[in-house]
Amino acid sequence: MTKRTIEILVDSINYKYSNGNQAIVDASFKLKEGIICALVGPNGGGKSTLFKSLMGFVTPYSGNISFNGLSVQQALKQNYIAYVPQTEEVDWDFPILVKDVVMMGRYCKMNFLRIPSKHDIEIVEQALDLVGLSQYKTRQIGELSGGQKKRVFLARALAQEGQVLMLDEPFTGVDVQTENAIIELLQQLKKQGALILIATHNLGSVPEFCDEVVLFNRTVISFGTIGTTFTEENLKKTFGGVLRHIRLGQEHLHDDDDPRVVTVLTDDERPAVFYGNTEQDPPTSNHIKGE
Ligand SMILES: Nc1ncnc2c1ncn2[C@@H]1O[C@H](COP(=O)(O)OP(=O)(O)OP(=O)(O)O)[C@@H](O)[C@H]1O
Repeated sequence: MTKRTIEILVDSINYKYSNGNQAIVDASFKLKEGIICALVGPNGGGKSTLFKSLMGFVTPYSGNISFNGLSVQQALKQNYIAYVPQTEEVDWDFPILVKDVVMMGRYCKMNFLRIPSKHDIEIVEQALDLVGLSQYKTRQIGELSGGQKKRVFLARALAQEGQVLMLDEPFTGVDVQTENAIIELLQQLKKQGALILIATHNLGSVPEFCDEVVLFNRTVISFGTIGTTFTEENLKKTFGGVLRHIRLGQEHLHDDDDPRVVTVLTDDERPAVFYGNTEQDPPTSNHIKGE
């Protein structure tokens, strides 16, 4: 990854689907390099549409998005942005090998003949190694489990070596070990100067590994550092006032392999103890203890 200063500016964007559904209303926020930022909001709140706008898949009818002053299309051409989509959006019947999916991350660096260099092949091998999928590289992608497919797309994004990494719900359907491995990887990338924007419904883990948060429900409810923004009041506004409140106990609560330590939080630290919204299942009882 080429380390450089980077700033994403989203300025008053509006987006409406062709069926008239206004998915984004006057949304604005600003992010800088060297951070992990959570994108948090209810189901149908417009997070994926925001990602699609940032990736140039859809174009807001008003407002502006810029990456260091560049338009989305210019930033894509300059390889600023890598994206890990929700796996549901992908056609898994398409016959393609895992290593070839990851190689797609290198296309932006190749000429039109798309013949991989030795360096491209090395980068792909490294990316597969980083996500723990080296042994699956010659499998058809459709043969992998849901969690493994997510990791293939993460490897593709890593192979791209873009400085902005956007991940749409990378933890859905992955086990705790894989989630931890992904978080560790994101933290390494952050240290190298990446700007990581990650949509997640795992609210409990947001304060553990994110520096900033954008609370989103069709518009930006609030954005800023976790300490100032990930508050009960803001979360209630974001989730329409319906939020399950669960206080974590001090003792080790897990009877599984989750190595994360859960500690008592003071009232000032309360944001870390909120989970979920109306459309989301509560965490399982062996992870948490009700208040
Ligand atoms: N292709 C589409 N055509 C019309 N409406 C759409 C389309 N895709 C999404 N929407 C609508 O736009 C709104 C925002 O959807 P979006 O997928 O961006 O939400 P989300 O926050 O990513 O949801 P989730 O957390 O469930 O993934 C929803 O009301 C959804 O029904």
